[in-house]
Amino acid sequence: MFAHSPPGDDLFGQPPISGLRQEEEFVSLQEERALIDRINASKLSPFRFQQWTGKRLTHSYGWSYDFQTGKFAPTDPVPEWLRPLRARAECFAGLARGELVQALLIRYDPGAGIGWHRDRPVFRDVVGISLGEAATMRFRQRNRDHFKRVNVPLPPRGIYHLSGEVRHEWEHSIAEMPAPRWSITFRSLV
Ligand SMILES: O=C(O)CCC(=O)C(=O)O
Ligand SMILES: [Fe+2]
Repeated sequence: MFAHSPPGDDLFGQPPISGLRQEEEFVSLQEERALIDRINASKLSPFRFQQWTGKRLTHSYGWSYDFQTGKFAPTDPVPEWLRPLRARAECFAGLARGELVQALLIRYDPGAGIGWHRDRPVFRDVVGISLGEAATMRFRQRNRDHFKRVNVPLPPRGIYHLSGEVRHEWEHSIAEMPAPRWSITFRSLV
């Protein structure tokens, strides 16, 4: 428990790590339901990396990064239903309209999570919206022989922005959850 920041600190006070910003209740309950339905109706496919097939299902718009081949390429444009949310996410993150060129839909079925990683270096800002089950985003940074660790709650309907230090100098992961969670992450390019 000691790795946790004091309750609310990350949401209302100084961010626990520089470059992390969050806001609660960014979307309403009704919007959350509608977004979940849209994600479920999308062409989701299991995340694959080498021999490994992840339990989480994803679909990208705008740009896609294929972890199998390392190929980064334009793909289907961000659909109409996601555009108003993207505009609000850009506003929240202090970005210009249209800067968040990638949208990644993820469904985490029970037992799914995401392992330690830093997002691909072709991307700059990462702005994520959480839907469904509450999650914990774990951050770690290697310091000589040990990791500094910080755990941050991701409440449903909240938004977070990773930029600067937390984006480039820390890794993050999400522990497996007992119930489904959906996320929409928008990214800008460097
Ligand atoms: O589900 C999330 O909020 C984060 C997903 C993530 O870290 C990623 O796709 O790189
Ligand atoms: Fe990530």
